[in-house]
Order: sequence, then C-alpha cells, then structure tokens
Amino acid sequence: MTTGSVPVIVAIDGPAGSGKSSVSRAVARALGFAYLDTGASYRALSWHLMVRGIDASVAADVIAELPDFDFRIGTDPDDYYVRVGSADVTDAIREPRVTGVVSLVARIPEVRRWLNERFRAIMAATPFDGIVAEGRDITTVVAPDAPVRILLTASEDARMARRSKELTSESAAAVGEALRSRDKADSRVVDFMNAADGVTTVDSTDLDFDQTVSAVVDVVQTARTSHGG
Ligand SMILES: Nc1ncnc2c1ncn2[C@@H]1O[C@H](COP(=O)(O)OP(=O)(O)OP(=O)(O)O)[C@@H](O)[C@H]1O
Ligand SMILES: Nc1ccn([C@@H]2O[C@H](COP(=O)(O)O)[C@@H](O)[C@H]2O)c(=O)n1
Repeated sequence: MTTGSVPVIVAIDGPAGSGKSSVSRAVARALGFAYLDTGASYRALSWHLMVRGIDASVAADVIAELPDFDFRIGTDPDDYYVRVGSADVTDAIREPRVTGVVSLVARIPEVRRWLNERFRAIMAATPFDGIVAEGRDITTVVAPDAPVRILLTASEDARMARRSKELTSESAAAVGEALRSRDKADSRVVDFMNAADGVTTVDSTDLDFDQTVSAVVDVVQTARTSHGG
C-alpha cells in the first residue's frame, strides 16, 4: 500500500452533484489511493449540532461545539464510513434535513479553519501512496500546492438529472431546487465554479460515469508523468 514517501495529493473540487464523491472514490480505487470526502465532515458537524439541538445559524454556538465534535472518517475507498462519537452517521448525514443546514455551518471561517487542519493532517498521515481529496476548496485553500488539481463540472441540467435518478422521497423539482440553492449559498464562501490558475477542468456533462473516471485518471497520470512522479 505505501512506499513510505510523501503521498501524492489529487485535489478535486466542483459544485453539488457534479460527481465529486462517486468519481473520486472510483479514481482512488483505480490508482490504489485513499479517498477523502471533505463534505462529509461538514455534514457530520451539522448532524452533531442537530442532535445537540444547536442552531447552526448562531456561529458562536457552533464554534463552541468544535472541541466536542469527535469525528472519524474512513479513507480506504473500500471501507468508507463516517462516525461521530460511537454513532455511525454514514447514511444519516445524507438526509435532506442535514443537507438543508450544512451551508450555514460551512460559511463560518473558524469551522473551515478547524476542519482544514484536520483534512491536512489526514492527507499527510495516509498510509496509501496518494489520496484523492474532494470538496469545494481543496484546489484553492486546503491543498493549493497539490501536484494534481481538478475542477469537476457538469451542466446544472445534467447534475439535476443525475440526482433525480437517485432513490429519494423528494420530487425532482425539490431535488433540483435544493441543489441550486446550496450551490448559491456555498459560492458566497468559496469559488468552485471557476478553475483557479493551474487547475484542470473535467466537464462530465457529455460523459458517462466510467468515461468521467477515465478522464480524471488520465489527468492524474499526465500530471505525474510531467512531474516525474
Ligand atoms: N459522468 C456521470 N454520468 C452519469 N452519472 C454520474 C456521473 N458522475 C456522477 N454521476 C452520478 O451523479 C450522482 C451525483 O454524484 P455524486 O454524489 O458523486 O456528486 P457530488 O458532487 O459528490 O455531490 P454532492 O456535492 O451533492 O455530495 C450520483 O448518482 C453519481 O453516480
Ligand atoms: N471542501 C468543502 C466541502 C464541503 N463543503 C460544504 O459541505 C457541504 C456538503 O458537501 P458535499 O460535497 O457532501 O455535498 C457543501 O454543500 C458545502 O456547504 C465545503 O464548504 N467545503
């Protein structure tokens, strides 16, 4: 699994429903790398606040909870889990009630700094040869020096159509509206709609899932070849 050298970081950002989690996990598997889902941490913190009855819109109350937020995430793409304390919240953090408040939590700078420190520690300590980390600000804030940085995009129509195909109790219109309003709120905090300098865009609008995974793997292999890695 490991070579004992510095892990290769593959940073991937993109809007909601662009395929970051599913594609990044498949890419990690293909490369024999670890996989870090940073959005799951923001979701897990939102879940923790809900369980404790804390209003996510009151920044001071959210910040006061950080020392008590005992969070763990699996980074093996074949053993993915999210835990808060002794609770397995892998599925619970995907519920619409969590998705509905996560942007409130994510806009708090202290929360971002606190989580970013943990993301960097997880990436540095990975026992794998590399790690695919995905989110909204990995290419720009968390790992701006990563040797591979990708913006994974797809048109809003494509993203809404893909989300609507998933099993959900909500209507396609509600799913689409939730996706749009989350992107709008999140875009006020970090720019994940435009590729920063040196970031390669992979637009999956006209690609199926496997083609998208191959396109991302190609970007990684090309970057590693040109960096001699
Ligand atoms: N290229 C593609 N073609 C078809 N379906 C895709 C493609 N990429 C991803 N998908 C599907 O789109 C849906 C959304 O993908 P995923 O959950 O990985 O997105 P995400 O960017 O992580 O979303 P979010 O930010 O909301 O968590 C999933 O059902 C996934 O299987
Ligand atoms: N680097 C990141 C990752 C996520 N967020 C916030 O978390 C929410 C959930 O993320 P998903 O990838 O699971 O959809 C997202 O809507 C953002 O509010 C973030 O700010 N930065």
